[in-house]
Amino acid sequence: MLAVRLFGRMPVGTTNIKLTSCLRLLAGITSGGSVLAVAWKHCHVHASAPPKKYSTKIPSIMHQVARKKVSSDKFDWKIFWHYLRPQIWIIACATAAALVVAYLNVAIPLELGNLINVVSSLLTSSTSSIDFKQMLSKPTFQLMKLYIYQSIATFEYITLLSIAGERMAASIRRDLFQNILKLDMEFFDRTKTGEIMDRLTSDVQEYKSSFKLLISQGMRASTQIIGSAISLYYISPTLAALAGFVIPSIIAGGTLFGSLLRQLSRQAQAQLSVSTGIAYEAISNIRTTRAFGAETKEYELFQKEIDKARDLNIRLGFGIGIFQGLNNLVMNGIVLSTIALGGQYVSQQRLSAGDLMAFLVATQTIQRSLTQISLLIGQAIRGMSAGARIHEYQKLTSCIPLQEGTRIPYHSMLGQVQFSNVSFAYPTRKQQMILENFNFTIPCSKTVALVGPSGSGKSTLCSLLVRFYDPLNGQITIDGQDIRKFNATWLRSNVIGMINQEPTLFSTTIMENIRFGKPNATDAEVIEAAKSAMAHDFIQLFPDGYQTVVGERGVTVSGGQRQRIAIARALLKNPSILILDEATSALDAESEKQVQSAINNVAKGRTTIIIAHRLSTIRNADIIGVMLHGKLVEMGTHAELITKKNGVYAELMRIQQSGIDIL
Ligand SMILES: Nc1ncnc2c1ncn2[C@@H]1O[C@H](COP(=O)(O)OP(=O)(O)OP(=O)(O)O)[C@@H](O)[C@H]1O
Repeated sequence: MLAVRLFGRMPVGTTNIKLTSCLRLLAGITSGGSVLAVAWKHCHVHASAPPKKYSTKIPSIMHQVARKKVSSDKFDWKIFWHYLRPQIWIIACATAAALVVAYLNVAIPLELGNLINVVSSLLTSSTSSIDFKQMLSKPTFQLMKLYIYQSIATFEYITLLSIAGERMAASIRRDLFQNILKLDMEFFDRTKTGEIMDRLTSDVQEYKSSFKLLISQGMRASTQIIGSAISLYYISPTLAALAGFVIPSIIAGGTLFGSLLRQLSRQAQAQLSVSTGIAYEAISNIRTTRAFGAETKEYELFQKEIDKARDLNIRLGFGIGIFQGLNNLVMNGIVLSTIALGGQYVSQQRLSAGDLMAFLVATQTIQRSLTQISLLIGQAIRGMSAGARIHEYQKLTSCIPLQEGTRIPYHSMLGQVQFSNVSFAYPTRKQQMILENFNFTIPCSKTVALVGPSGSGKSTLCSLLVRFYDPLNGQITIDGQDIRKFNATWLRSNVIGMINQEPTLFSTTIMENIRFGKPNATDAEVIEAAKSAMAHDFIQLFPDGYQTVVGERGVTVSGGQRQRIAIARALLKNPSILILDEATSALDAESEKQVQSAINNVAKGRTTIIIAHRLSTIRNADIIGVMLHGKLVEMGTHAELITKKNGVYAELMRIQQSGIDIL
């Protein structure tokens, strides 16, 4: 209204008044609707997105190459439908609301045109101020109604889409995580952790965003294009034909330029990820960095990469600057040309001022919608590729099912283990046989130590016993029953307890870490297990006792303490078979002594397999098995084996006695 009054004071003719008022109104409308606004937003999103992974020094570039290889043709519509179906009504309502918004976006300019027509006709006629208000009130009220409907429908479709999208994303993440947890060890041997995390996080995010954008912006933009094109045609077929030629050409140019900028943005992002990867490695391995005095080297490495990222980002900013400048020029040029041409039509009474106004707004709507669609095509491809990557993991199945097979009352198990003619090669290295026709019997309730040079297959035996892998041939039995008959989860959580050389603790309290072995254990049971593992005394000395939080991967407790917590954790389930895989090899003499007494304590009365690197660990073993190249070459008690002066065991002892710890 203020703008119209201002025009009214200007000493120009009617036509001029109409044109200038249109221009003024448009100044507000065009400022937010440029091609660049969308392109810039897109670039910006890329440039500021958090780095995806850090697992290697050049992870992101390599990773992006790998990611591109997964094409959208593996997108599984059945899986998509599975997640879409529960949300279908919400999505239908959201779609309807988005279409209403699109319709209103087309209708509003026309109504705005009517209002301008009324205003301009009032300005040229001698109407009283009461009539003036009355004549204006109808189109104003009508327009207000449309604005209100538009905002309600906008709120509705955004909220509904967000509900549907988030529900779908949460279900996908939940199912994906569940499926990943069930997969065979082979999958984890083959796949980088960073890649798995990417599927769970950024791929689901991309998938969800694309889906939401396609429904909201895609539907809206296409409807707006059709609706606005019809409006243009009705307002002026000649001007419409001209716009139909000019606008798509400009959008095509803008899209090309935009894609160059996006490419640059991706490079800058990849470069930033490289530098972040360096920082991540240095910080996550700060002890190694510090121990080697490598701070300066890491800093220089980081600086070099960050400088490259800076240069790329400056180039990107330069490109965006040119783009924005050109874009403003072109867009304003279009407005100006339309007004110039339209103005002539208005002066020839072939077009009203309101129609010209409506025409300009509809043109802007088409521009914006076409730009959105050109970006959405890229987004759809990215979304489908992300979907294909997710579906790929969702369709993976495991050869060793977690929950099939029998469960028997585990306290009735004696724990006699037998390997009969077992042959095995790791799935990722099929050509290298680790075990061939391997035979070994471990009597129940005895402590058996496995020794042998590094790589002889000791840990592999344990991995087979807990069914991380199944043998290629032969069988492994517990109390005479093939372990493949048993429910794998039951076997691992009840029958066999395993403690690794470097056991992982979770960053929670000691109480919860021990309880991990038996989730329903009482506090008293946890404390009992800790006492048996000789962990109770040191835990009690901590100010927070069992409530002490051990930090990420248990870094706030010593190696020996970590081992004893892990032993308590394994012990809590009271397993019939206990496996200690080099449980003391990483410890100093004092810690080793403490852990060793804990082991001796817990080994009593159950089958215990100790993979040993130190003689002190195995002296008390009932049987010592000596492994060489995947074969059991000697077996007996310590006393028996040392009598074989030329045996492998004797050789290993000589190495040990010469000061090298590892047998
Ligand atoms: N996940 C795996 N995928 C492929 N090969 C593997 C895998 N784990 C181990 N190997 C290979 O299997 C062989 C036996 O390894 P294993 O860990 O059983 O030996 P080990 O006797 O326990 O050695 P160490 O005493 O050094 O721990 C080695 O050649 C090793 O490289």
